[in-house]
Amino acid sequence: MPEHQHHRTAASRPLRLGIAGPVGTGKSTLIATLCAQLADELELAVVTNDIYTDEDARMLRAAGVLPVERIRAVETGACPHTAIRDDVTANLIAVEDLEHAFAPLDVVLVESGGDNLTATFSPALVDAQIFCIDVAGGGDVARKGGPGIERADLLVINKTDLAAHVDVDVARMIEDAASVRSGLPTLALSRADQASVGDLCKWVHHLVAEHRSGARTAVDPGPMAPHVHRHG
Ligand SMILES: Nc1nc2c(ncn2[C@@H]2O[C@H](COP(=O)(O)OP(=O)(O)OP(=O)(O)O)[C@@H](O)[C@H]2O)c(=O)[nH]1
Repeated sequence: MPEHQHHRTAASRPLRLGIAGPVGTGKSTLIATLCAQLADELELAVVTNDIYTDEDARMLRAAGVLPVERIRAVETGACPHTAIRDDVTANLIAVEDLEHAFAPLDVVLVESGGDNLTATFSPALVDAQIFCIDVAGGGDVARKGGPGIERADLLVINKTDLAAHVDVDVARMIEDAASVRSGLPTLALSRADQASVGDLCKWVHHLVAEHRSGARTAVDPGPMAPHVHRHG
């Protein structure tokens, strides 16, 4: 698919929201948090992607944040980007099954398997995407760029409660992100910081409203872009 191809989304179906990012940055926890906060306000369902297991789906079911049948696992059997970008068939089937079984849904959340910094969702699968990094991955991750960091609809810098323990300056990470994101939003998040969770929920509500109005256009963050690292 050509880089940065734009797709008009169909408002007649639920918003499909992808969450990608490196291994262990808190994608499942972010989804559990969103479900816990929003399940009374929005009709939700979740598709998880794991390479060999259904562990993330089991974790979410155990968290009790949604009826278990609203959480489906796709076992990708290959690198996560294969199933969220190259051939999205298995994920699309899971999303459409949920949309059919629990109609009318408001949002289907799709969690990518943990990958490196380069994996992003195809706009053929999701209408919008969050890219999730965390402070524990190092304070310089945000300025390293890449398609998710630079062009995801929302960049989450997660686990800010750990920043002091890993010597990371969150404000600096946000500035670094802003310098590569051309005005797109960045959110410093921690499950322990209710205000940040509230901001995340507000962003999702805004996105749902935009999707319903038909005003939203899915933007492909594109494959790994040529980029430079700033030093010193
Ligand atoms: N301190 C802290 N830990 C968090 C936060 N969010 C998630 N974690 C922890 O980070 C670890 C990884 O979280 P997950 O939600 O499983 O991360 P993931 O990105 O889904 O992991 P994979 O699916 O393996 O890629 C777990 O031990 C979580 O409890 C947070 O806001 N603060």
